[in-house]
Amino acid sequence: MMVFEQFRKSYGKTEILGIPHLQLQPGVYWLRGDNGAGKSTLMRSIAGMIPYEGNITVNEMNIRRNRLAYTSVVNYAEAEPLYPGFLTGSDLVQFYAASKRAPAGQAQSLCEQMGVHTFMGNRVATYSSGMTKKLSLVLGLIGNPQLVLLDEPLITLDTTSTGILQQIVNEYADRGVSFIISSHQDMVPGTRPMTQLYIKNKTIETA
Ligand SMILES: Nc1ncnc2c1ncn2[C@@H]1O[C@H](COP(=O)(O)OP(=O)(O)OP(=O)(O)O)[C@@H](O)[C@H]1O
Repeated sequence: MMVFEQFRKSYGKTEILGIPHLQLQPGVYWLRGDNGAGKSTLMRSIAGMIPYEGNITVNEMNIRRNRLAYTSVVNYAEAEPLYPGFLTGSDLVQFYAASKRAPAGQAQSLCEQMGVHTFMGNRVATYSSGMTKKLSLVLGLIGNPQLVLLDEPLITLDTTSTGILQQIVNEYADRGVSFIISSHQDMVPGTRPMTQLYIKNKTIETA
C-alpha cells in the first residue's frame, strides 16, 4: 500500500525523521511515539502538505508525479484543525465533497453519523473544540480515499462520538481503505486489530 524510499524530513538543519526503506501492507495502523517524536510531521509528509527528501508512494502514486490523483485518495484530518471562522461547516463540507468527488449522500450521512448536521449552518468561529474536531473528521472521511490519516482523532471527542468514529473506521477498512491513526489514548474495544507503528530514534519500528 505504501512505500518509503530514502525518506528524510528535516526542519532547518535538524533531522526529524529518516526512513531508508519501509513497505506497509494495506491495513489499519496505530502510530505511536513520544511527544515530539515526529508523528504529525510524518502524517503531514504523507499527506503532501510539507516538503521532504526521498519518496513516499501510495498505491503506486507519488505526490510529485501524480499530485491530483494522490491527493484525491489520501485524506488527512489534522490533530488541531483550524478553519477560517467566517465559513460554516456546510461551506466546508460542500467544498470537500465537490473537490473529492464524494458519492451522492455520503457527506450528509457522515455529518449525521458524527452529529455535525445540527450545527452545520453555523460559522466555524462559534464551534467548540469538540465540534471542530468532529467537522474535521467528517472532512477527512469524505470522498473515496484509499488511505486516511487521522492525527489524534480522539482528542476532545465525547465517548459516543469515539464509538461512532471507530465504527466508521471499521466500515471503511472492511471496504479496503487503509488508515494511519496516531493516538496517545487507547482505542476502545470494538476496533479491529491495528498494527502498531512506533516512531523511535527518528524512524518507524513495526511491532
Ligand atoms: N514547523 C516546524 N519547525 C521546526 N520544528 C518543528 C516544526 N514542526 C515540528 N517541529 C519539531 O519536529 C519534532 C516533531 O514534531 P511533531 O509535531 O511531528 O511530533 P509529534 O510526535 O506529533 O508530537 P506530539 O505527540 O507532541 O503531538 C519536534 O521536535 C518539533 O519541535
